[in-house]
Amino acid sequence: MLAQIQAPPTIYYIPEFISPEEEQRLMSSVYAAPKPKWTQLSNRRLQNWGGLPHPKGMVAEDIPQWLKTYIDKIGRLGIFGDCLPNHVLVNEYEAGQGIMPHEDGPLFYPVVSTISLGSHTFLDFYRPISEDNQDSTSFEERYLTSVLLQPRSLILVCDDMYKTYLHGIEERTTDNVTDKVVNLSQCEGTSIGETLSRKTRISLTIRHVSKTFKNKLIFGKR
Ligand SMILES: O=C(O)CCC(=O)C(=O)O
Ligand SMILES: [Fe+2]
Repeated sequence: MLAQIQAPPTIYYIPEFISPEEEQRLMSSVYAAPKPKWTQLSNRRLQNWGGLPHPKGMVAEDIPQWLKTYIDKIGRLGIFGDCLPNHVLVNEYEAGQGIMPHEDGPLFYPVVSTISLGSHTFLDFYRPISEDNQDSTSFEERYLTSVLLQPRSLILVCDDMYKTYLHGIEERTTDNVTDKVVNLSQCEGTSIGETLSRKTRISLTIRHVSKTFKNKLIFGKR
């Protein structure tokens, strides 16, 4: 049912997961959030919905209906085992902004689902530093592959691609389409040799935080 792409296990890419109208509505809802909902970082801003993930557990907060619709839609894909997503991280990147290569780590069930709005980007994957080859440490050497995330698409990163490999977004305003883009066959109208200009992109990263608390009281007493 889901088209898996040619990369280490397992990445699924679904173009046009939402309609242009849904994309507009979601972007309007993100920008309608009260200003204090935004956390400004040096190279992007973000909103947490569902609570703040923490190693001791997340104090679960209600998620608004405009996001719940998509949590349910993704939940129905059956990729989160017995769980359902309970957290949405909204990231906003202006053209030229990105996120350093990282792992999402053990706070989450090892599946991440991301809807892209407003612009494409390249999500780049890197090998971890291996125990037997400590020399090869630069990200350039460890670079593996890129996935072109088109607006309105959904990407699912599971298994080793979640647990072992790192992912990041380079701070660039344009992206050159090369044969390193593994999902080109699913990106209609895009071909090798093209240069794509980034605009402001919003991503909805939808995950399951394993450890949660119902309210602040219980959390506060620990
Ligand atoms: O914006 C994205 O698509 C990736 C975000 C990400 O990797 C994260 O927030 O952990
Ligand atoms: Fe991440």
